[in-house]
Amino acid sequence: MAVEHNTREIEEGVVTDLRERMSYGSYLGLDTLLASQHPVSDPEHHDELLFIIQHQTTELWLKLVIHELDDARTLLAADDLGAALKRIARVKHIQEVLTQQWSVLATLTPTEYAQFRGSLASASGFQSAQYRQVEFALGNKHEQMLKVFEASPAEHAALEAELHRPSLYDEFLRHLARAGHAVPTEILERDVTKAHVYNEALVPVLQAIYESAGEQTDAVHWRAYEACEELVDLEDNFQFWRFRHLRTVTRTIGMKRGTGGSSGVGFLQRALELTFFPELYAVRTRIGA
Ligand code: HEM
Ligand SMILES: N[C@@H](CC(=O)c1ccccc1NC=O)C(=O)O
Repeated sequence: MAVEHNTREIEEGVVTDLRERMSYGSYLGLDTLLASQHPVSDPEHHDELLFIIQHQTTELWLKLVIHELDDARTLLAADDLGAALKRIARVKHIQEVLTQQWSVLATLTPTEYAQFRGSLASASGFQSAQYRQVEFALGNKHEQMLKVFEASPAEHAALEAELHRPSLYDEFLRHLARAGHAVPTEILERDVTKAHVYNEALVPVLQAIYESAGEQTDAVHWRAYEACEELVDLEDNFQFWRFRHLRTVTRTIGMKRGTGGSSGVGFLQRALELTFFPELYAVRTRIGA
C-alpha cells in the first residue's frame, strides 16, 4: 500500500478525536504563541515576519537560559556542583543555537530592512528585559539599565530582584571557598549589585586548581577544574553571540544610529570589551610561566 500510493496509512490506534483530551496545540499554547506575530509595517512588508520570529525565538530560548541559570545557582549554593554543570551544559547548547540563528536574519538585506525599519520607531533590542537578566545573572550588573524598564513594572521588578541576587560567578566562588579554596574574603562579601571587577588575588587560587588538575585524582579539584572550563565556554559563547549581532548590525544598518538612541555599531563594539570571569582568562597567562 505504502509503496503503491506513496502514502503512509494512519494506524488504527492513532488518536484523532481530541475534543476531550489534551492535544499538541493546547499543551503548547499554540493558539497564543502563533497569534503573537503582529507586523506593524503598513502595507505589511514581507520580511517583517522574519524579523519578529527571529526575536521571538531568541526570547523563548532566553527564557530557558534564565530558568537554567537560576537552578544552576541554587545548586551551587547547595554545593551540588555536578548538577549545576548539567544546567550550564544546556545553556551552552542554547547559546550555540542562538549564535547560529544569526545566519537566518543575515538573509535580510539592508534595502529590505530599510523599508520597514521606520515602523519600529524607538523599539530596540536594548529594551529586552530577559537579555538584561541573563547579563545580570552572569555578573554584568548595571543598575542604570533598570531605568529603561520603568514603564513595565513586571520586567522592572524581575530585573531589580536579579540585580540583588548573587551571579553565577559569585555562587561558584562561594562554593569554591566552602570546598577549601582560599577565595579572597572581599570577593565573598562583595556588593553583588555591582559588576564583578578583576581581582588579582583570585588568580593564584584558580591557578592552583588548574595546575593540580593534571597531577591528582582528588574529585573536588577535578570538578572545580571542569567547572572553570565550563564558565570559560559560557563567556566565549556569549561573546560569539555579541560578535554575530555586531556583524549583522554592521551589514544591515552600517553606521546609522540605533533605534534605541545609541550610536549603534560603536556602542555594541564596546560591549565586546566586557568580561564576566576576568580571572579565568588571566590565569591562562600564568599557567606554566
Ligand atoms: C537587523 C537586525 C538588528 C539590528 C540592525 C540591530 C541593531 C541594534 C542596535 C543599533 C543596538 C544598540 C541599541 C540601539 O541604539 O538600538 C542593538 C542592541 C541590542 N540588540 Fe539588536 N539589532 C538587530 C537584531 C537583533 C536581534 C535579532 C536581537 C535578538 C533578541 C537583538 C538584540 C539586541 C540586544 C539584546 C541589544 C542590547 C545589547 C547591549 O546592551 O549590549 N538585536 N541592536
Ligand atoms: N535597534 C535596531 C532595531 C532593532 O533591531 C529592533 C527593533 C525592535 C525590536 C528589536 C530589535 N532588535 C535589536 O535591536 C535598529 O537600530 O535598527
